[in-house]
Amino acid sequence: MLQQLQRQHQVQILWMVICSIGLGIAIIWQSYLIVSIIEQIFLQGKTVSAIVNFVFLLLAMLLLRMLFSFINKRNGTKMSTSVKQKLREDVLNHFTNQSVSNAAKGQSGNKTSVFMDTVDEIDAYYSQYLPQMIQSFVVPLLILLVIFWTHWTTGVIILVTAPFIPIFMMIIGFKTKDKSEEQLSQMAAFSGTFLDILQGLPTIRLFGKSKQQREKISNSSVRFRDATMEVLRVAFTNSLALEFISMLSIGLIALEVAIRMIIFQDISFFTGFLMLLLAPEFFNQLKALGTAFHSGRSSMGAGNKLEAIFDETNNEVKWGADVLSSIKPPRLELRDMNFTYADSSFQLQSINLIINPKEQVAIIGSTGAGKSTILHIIAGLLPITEGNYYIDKYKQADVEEHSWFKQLIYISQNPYLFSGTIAENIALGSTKVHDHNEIKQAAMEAGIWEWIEQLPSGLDTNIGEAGRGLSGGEKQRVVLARTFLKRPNIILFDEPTTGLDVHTEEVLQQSMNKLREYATVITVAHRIQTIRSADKIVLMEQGSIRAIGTDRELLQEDELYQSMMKLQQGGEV
Ligand SMILES: Nc1ncnc2c1ncn2[C@@H]1O[C@H](COP(=O)(O)OP(=O)(O)OP(=O)(O)O)[C@@H](O)[C@H]1O
Repeated sequence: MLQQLQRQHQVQILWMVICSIGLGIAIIWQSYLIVSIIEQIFLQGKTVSAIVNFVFLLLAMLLLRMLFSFINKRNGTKMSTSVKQKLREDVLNHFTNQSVSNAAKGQSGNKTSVFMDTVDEIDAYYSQYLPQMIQSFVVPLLILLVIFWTHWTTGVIILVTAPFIPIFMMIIGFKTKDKSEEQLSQMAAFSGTFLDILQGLPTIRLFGKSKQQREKISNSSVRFRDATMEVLRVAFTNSLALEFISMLSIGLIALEVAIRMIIFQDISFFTGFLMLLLAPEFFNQLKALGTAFHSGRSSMGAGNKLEAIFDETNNEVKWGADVLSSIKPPRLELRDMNFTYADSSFQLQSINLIINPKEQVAIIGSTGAGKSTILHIIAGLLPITEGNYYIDKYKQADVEEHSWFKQLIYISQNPYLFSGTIAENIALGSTKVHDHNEIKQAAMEAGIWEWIEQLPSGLDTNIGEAGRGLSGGEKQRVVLARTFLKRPNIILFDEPTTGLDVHTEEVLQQSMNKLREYATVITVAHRIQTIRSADKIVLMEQGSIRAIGTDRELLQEDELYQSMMKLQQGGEV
């Protein structure tokens, strides 16, 4: 995957090659000038003024060396920034396109860790590994050419000893990749456990499980620490071995040069000294590659992890290009529809259901009958497995997503409120910009204006993440205000199963009555009034529709309905 992304940045790579050639030439010139200056001053006894040109040239070479290194690094950083941005967009799209059933799976902390840490781990591949790879290929090659040209025996020693470095790097590299994959998994597991426990803190306290959870966090953090230490251990062994090999090679070269200069006296001081300066430069590049290689392998581990995430089937709902009219609510029809969850034996079977514009539909049935599942399918949050779902004359998969969600609101049993002001939360569902007066009007219609007025900052009162600090009834009423502001054509409502207080119940009822005037309302109903007043009652049983009709029809025709009504007379279903 990393190589694929790399191919999209050919220009930067070309620049890296050009800079590396420049860098190689600067390094060779630098060594040549240092040797020349020393030879002229110490062996030929020239004055400083005679070599001043050489000194300036040497400074220029040093500057050029720095410049080329800088450009190489900057190119790498630029490339890594753009790749990380693209990957984060892809990860975000992947997570946001998941169907509700997939989105609910896995830990939020784990996902955050993938989004932040795993993508960050990719950085080193482009900012260090790739520029260094190119540099460590081009520069040593140029140096080796000069060495062979000047004194071939040093070249032969290098050719014999240098291959040990890449061989060793490869052995270490494979180990690093596995270890870093392990480290990332541990980090993700640690983040996941931590956030999970944090979110469920009240439940944990209530059940007196604080100590066990503390141990769970501690164990998870110890596993992460151990995995990190393993990666570091491999990294340190790596640098030690590289240092050792290059030291040994340079030692051999120095020995050979010394023997040739002192005993055989068949090479000049200039040649010998140049070899002693160029050989370390050669090995420095390979050593730098060793460190970059280690980081690169870690990035590859992260790349594999991301690839595995992208390969996960998203089971997402597909949308098309047909734009729905929003003038009146669309007619909805499920025709011979089947649905299966990927990892559950539960199935919705042969569902045939027509919902006409502005119809009031109540979906009822025992726990686990499939009421919420069918509501999610109608909402376009779960993809149907077989059959068809028509929205007006269009198949759902051909409808343009925005034009559908624009006219829909889904009030779940436990609505999510975001961190922000009450006004922001009320305006959330709407596509238009609303002023405070419109928001106030919606809040009045939802029956929460009195409650908002007595808050310290009114509509501008901040409410916490996940709507912390609000009761269930208050949250539902904020969402009702959202509905009044948005004026959707279709309202999907998962009626609360828990008893609300009399006042909230009344407000909810009045608000729903107002909303019914202009919208189709499909309710997973538990309250007897909602069921009785519905135009169409859909009675579900074990994933199938058992009966459809009005209260009067079902009372006459369906035994289950009769017994349910008898049992719950005046109460909840
Ligand atoms: N995301 C999911 N993945 C797998 N199975 C699921 C998922 N959501 C629900 N189910 C299963 O599908 C079945 C129907 O669930 P559903 O929530 O639709 O029932 P329900 O009639 O709304 O129940 P209740 O009245 O208790 O809310 C259940 O057996 C449930 O375990």
